[in-house]
Amino acid sequence: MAQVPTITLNDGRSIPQFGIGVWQVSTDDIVPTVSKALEVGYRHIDTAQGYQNEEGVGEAIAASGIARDELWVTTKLANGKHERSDAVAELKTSLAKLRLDYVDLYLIHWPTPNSGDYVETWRGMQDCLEQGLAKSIGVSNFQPDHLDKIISETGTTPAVNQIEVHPTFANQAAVDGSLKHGVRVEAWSPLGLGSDLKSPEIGEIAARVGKTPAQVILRWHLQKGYIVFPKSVTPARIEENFQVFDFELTADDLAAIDALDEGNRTGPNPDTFG
Ligand SMILES: NC(=O)C1=CN([C@@H]2O[C@H](COP(=O)(O)OP(=O)(O)OC[C@H]3O[C@@H](n4cnc5c(N)ncnc54)[C@H](OP(=O)(O)O)[C@@H]3O)[C@@H](O)[C@H]2O)C=CC1
Ligand SMILES: O=C(O)C(=O)[C@@H](O)[C@H](O)C(=O)CO
Repeated sequence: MAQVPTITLNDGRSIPQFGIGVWQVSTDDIVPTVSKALEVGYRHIDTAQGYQNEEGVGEAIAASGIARDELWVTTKLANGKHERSDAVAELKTSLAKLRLDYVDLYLIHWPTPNSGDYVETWRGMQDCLEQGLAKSIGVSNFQPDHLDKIISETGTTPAVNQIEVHPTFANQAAVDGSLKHGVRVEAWSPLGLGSDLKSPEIGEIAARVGKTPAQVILRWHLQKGYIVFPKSVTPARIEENFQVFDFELTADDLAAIDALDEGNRTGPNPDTFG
């Protein structure tokens, strides 16, 4: 089985750099999808309260028989649950669905800066950490000023910031605003929801290195140091996406893919969402 690289986070914990994301995986598909991924060798699963599939993730994990300490499970606190006391309460609900005693990583899903106080939410995440319900805590969709604010007001730095990043959307300001604090970047929609696979430049690199466009894009993420978890419900693609640890892109290939950035944000803007 391929060896997935790990990254040491700023809290000292080691996260598998590669996993599977399960946004938009339906109730019918979630157990077979996670089971297939675990069979292939994935050990990192990215879900959220909002994906409404935590029960299926828990069912697949329980059925796998894989030891808890070999798995990395991330879930996220829903928007609209941003009071400090919500974090522990909502995480307990997620843990029951996941059939787990703790998650490896708990994230504030969106800052929702216009409808709540994300600094108080962040204090609630610290409560989850202190109670042992989450081993690491982080944020998602935080812009540089959101990150600066929670760090300066609480003194606690998130382990990761999960943000939209793919070849046609470098999201460089948010990447730089995270890395300057030692916050690792998790790249969501790493394939641009599939749209970046059509790029002729990526197709050319794929043909030359004997890999698929998806594998080339995922390799670009890995070599840029991003933590990445493509979603697929298609068994052959779940296998294909995992075959990315046996080749390297050159510096020129990386630069050519970097040059595809055209500000193509596919999801909501964190400054105005929620
Ligand atoms: N924090 C946040 O706000 C967000 C977090 N995320 C996280 O990031 C994860 C990944 O992002 P996501 O938005 O799902 O999108 P991705 O960029 O991972 O793209 C998923 C799409 O690509 C297709 N696909 C996957 N692999 C291949 C392949 N090898 N060849 C061709 N097509 C392929 C899938 O099809 P099919 O399934 O039919 O095979 C699906 O349509 C999410 O599942 C979630 O965990 C995502 C969005 C926001
Ligand atoms: O998938 C997630 O984690 C999300 O937050 C998305 O549902 C997001 O709201 C979105 O629309 C991304 O395109």
